[in-house]
Amino acid sequence: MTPDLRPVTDADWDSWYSSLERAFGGVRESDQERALYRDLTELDRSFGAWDEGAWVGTAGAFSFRLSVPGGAMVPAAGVTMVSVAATHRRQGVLTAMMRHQLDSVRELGEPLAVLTASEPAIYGRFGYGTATYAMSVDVDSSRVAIAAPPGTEGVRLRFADPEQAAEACEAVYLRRVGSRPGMPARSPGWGRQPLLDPPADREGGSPLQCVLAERGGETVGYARFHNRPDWSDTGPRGVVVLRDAAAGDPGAYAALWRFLCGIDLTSSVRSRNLPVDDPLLHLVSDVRRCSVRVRDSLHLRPVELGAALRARTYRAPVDVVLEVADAFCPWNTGRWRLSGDAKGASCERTRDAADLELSVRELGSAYLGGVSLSSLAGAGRVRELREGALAEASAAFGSDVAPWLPHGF
Ligand SMILES: CC(=O)SCCNC(=O)CCNC(=O)[C@H](O)C(C)(C)COP(=O)(O)OP(=O)(O)OC[C@H]1O[C@@H](n2cnc3c(N)ncnc32)[C@H](O)[C@@H]1OP(=O)(O)O
Repeated sequence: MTPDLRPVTDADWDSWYSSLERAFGGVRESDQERALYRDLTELDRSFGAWDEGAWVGTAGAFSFRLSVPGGAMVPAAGVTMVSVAATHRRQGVLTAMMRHQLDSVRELGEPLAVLTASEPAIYGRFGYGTATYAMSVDVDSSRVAIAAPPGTEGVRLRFADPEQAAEACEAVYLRRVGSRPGMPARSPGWGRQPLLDPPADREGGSPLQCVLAERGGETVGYARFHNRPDWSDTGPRGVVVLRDAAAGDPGAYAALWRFLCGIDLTSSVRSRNLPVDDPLLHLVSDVRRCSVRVRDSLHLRPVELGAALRARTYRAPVDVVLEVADAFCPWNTGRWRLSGDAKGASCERTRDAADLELSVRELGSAYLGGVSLSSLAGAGRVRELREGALAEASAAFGSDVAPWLPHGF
């Protein structure tokens, strides 16, 4: 099938979005969610496949800037709202939409495309590699103590209305963006996403609650969560379902976790999305009682390889020739010399002999510094052609802090 791809107009948005909802099972989102995503939808980047008077495919992108190693904010297409109607699956509709979309991203000059996948097996064929991971924890707060590093004592905590506190929380978030690769600089409107509070997302708990951490009158952190009361024959065993938390310093972060783990009538705190190196792992007295699990989160594709590799810095000096395969975006295929260090980098085409052989997907995985080229080589996905080149490149691509995507899109 050669799909008829069409742009989405203002008048189309509702039917287009409804067809997306149907592909995800047909449950209509709350009015609050629909209204927010209507506002956030960039119509000029939204399109779909059309067949006999109906949408049979949808896709769109947000114009993000993403934090990369070294702290630069790099333009990235945030690929979103991808679906194909169940009646039209496995006929090449997604492939046609990905072709159209990546060509458009290239025309716009964005070096990167990123997404979160409903199923990780879908996007590798289009050159996306898993670049960040999310850690889930279920902290047994009845058995785990939280340390109090210097600065914890001076923190004052207070409940605040999530809407009224949104601006103060957003300011804390924005101050953290450049410190961790993978975080998007939220453009106007995105600060409202953490306030979405449909009952279906509360895991049986309360409406969203917000606690601010303040020091000397200044907001230095926040936690937003639901409280799910529960009782057993032996007593209360409520669950705190953490939606998000952020703090500008260790004392404020510890104060927030001490609060979360100490809420009366609860015995556990659940979070579904923390960085894999979150300081919580070192604040708890017993990490085994945190039931840690890890899953893939952000998938990244270098769209313009040279521009992408030049946009970040490298933790150690590197000078390697990469032989890159890119079947879906062949303009990246070929040999590139990457030279860089902690101050900057160049990446240009070369005819010199290659040191490493890999595909664009491995470079997508390694790009934010959270997946090492050495571990990919261990799976046979990177081939070393010059002795020592793998260790050199792998060390250079690494990041001191684990990259992390703080929220879906
Ligand atoms: C960023 C996001 O928005 S993620 C959300 C993705 N959307 C969903 O999960 C909603 C439910 N699923 C769907 O809408 C569809 O099944 C899609 C979008 C995942 C796939 O659309 P299709 O039009 O069927 O894909 P298409 O026919 O182009 O398939 C291309 C290739 O991907 C493979 N593929 C497609 N879906 C999957 C999958 N879920 N798992 C593994 N492989 C898949 C196909 O087998 C095909 O492989 P081939 O080239 O080797 O033959």
